[in-house]
Amino acid sequence: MSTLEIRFPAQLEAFKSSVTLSTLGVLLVAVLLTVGRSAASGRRRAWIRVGRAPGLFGRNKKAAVQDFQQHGRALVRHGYNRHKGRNFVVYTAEKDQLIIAPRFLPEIRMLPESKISHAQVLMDYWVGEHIGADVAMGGAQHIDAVRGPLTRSLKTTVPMMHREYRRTSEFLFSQIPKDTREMSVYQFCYATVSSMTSTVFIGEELTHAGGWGNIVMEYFPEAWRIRNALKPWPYALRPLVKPFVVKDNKLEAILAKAERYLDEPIKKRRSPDNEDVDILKFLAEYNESPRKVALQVVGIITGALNTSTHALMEAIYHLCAHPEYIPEIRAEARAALASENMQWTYEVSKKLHLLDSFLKESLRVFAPEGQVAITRKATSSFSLSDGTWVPKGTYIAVAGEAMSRDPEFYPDPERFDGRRFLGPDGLPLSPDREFHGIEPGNGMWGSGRLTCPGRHYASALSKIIIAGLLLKYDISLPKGQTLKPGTEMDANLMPDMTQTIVLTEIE
Ligand code: HEM
Repeated sequence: MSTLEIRFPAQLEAFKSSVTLSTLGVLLVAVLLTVGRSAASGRRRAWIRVGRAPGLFGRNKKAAVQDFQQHGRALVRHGYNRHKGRNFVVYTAEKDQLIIAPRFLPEIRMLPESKISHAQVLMDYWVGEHIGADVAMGGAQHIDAVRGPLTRSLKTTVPMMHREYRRTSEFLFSQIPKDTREMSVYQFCYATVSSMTSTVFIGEELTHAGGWGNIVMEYFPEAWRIRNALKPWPYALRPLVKPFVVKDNKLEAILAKAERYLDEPIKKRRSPDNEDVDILKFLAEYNESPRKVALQVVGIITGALNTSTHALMEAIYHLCAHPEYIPEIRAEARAALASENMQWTYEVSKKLHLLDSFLKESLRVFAPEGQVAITRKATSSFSLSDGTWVPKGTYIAVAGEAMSRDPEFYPDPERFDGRRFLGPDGLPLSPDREFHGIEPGNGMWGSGRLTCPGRHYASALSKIIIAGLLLKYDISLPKGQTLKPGTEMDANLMPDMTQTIVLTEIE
């Protein structure tokens, strides 16, 4: 008999057996969990991997991240072409991303929030709780505002957008140095999109009152700075480290300024006899706090601004690379304007078919959502029809850029063809071949339930800006310059922000 057994009194014996039993219980649960987890990871292992794996406990994570940062576009393209029609996983700048083949898109496009979420991807990516995104996205009023009133009212707002374009562009053109005639493409696109979008969101009077443009301009860089400082930290530690890693945080001051700016106008729009017709009125009527309304307005304008500015910059670069389109796009705009008594109406935008196709081709070739588009997070586990197991928490996407270069969707895909989406009669081949349309292979506006609601607005806006520029000037790159490629950032692509163009007034 061992000394241990002699020493145990009766109660301790009972305790010992209960300890043994609970230990066994814990062990059993652990075994079951391990078996369950390894079964799940077995299923996960069944995924085809492209590029480096982060390894057990993330020991190869750094190399995997570097690999993606340096070769991300090529990696995803390679995976898409090599495993055509199959799903594969790639380690992106921070996580495993399951890239699903286009044939599975119909299976996920309408899944509800309880299955897949885009909002959660944005919250994760943007450390949303620290930049006000949690408040702005608590409810879908801002998305409804874009999908509903903004899109529906284009007939009435297009003349106002055009007025605002004239106002902003005339100012910018007056600043161009007489000797070089050079203008920054980024500044031109940013300033026109910003003022035109502000006008439809908060009205002409408020946009021109002074100070609003600065609020919009200050929000994004500060939110991005905070995001970059906090992103490397685990979720739970972010509130603790924030005062130390985010020096001189100006976000609260910017948001307070936005709130003060919109406070009275919100009250005014809530009064029963108010006749304003802007988006602020639509948002004000939900009776949310002025802070939330301010965040929604600033958030949507910021989102609309970045996407549209980048798409327009690329369109201008493509015009410089393919100047043969300029006279035809100009002639089309002149004819459309003449048919509407030289007034820029919504009907004018609808008649610009060549410009429409050119803009769409430019967006296809640019593929701003670079490697991955239509990003989602699985909010519960499910399987795709080929048996691919998608556990809860999986990040899902499609290979946006690879799809846009797939000859199955776009014949001769490497060729820039400004008329790609037009038939021999010069009209769009089909409604989904219009700029705002989503034809098979197009991931640039997203997919399904969460498709970009701003694409009709983006179409009207882009046409006013590009046609407006070409009706006044011939454009070209400064002598001896060639276009520089864009910059890859995480999974996205940014156009070259430094390029200027030379403006030559047309007779
Ligand atoms: C060329 C310009 C634009 C591009 C390429 C673009 C692209 C996109 C993409 C890819 C998405 C995600 C869709 C998905 O994942 O399924 C999206 C969402 C969204 N876009 Fe745009 N967008 C543009 C302009 C705009 C504009 C001008 C506005 C507003 C006026 C806007 C408002 C939104 C909103 C509110 C969402 C979120 C939709 C939701 O979560 O349900 N976008 N956009």
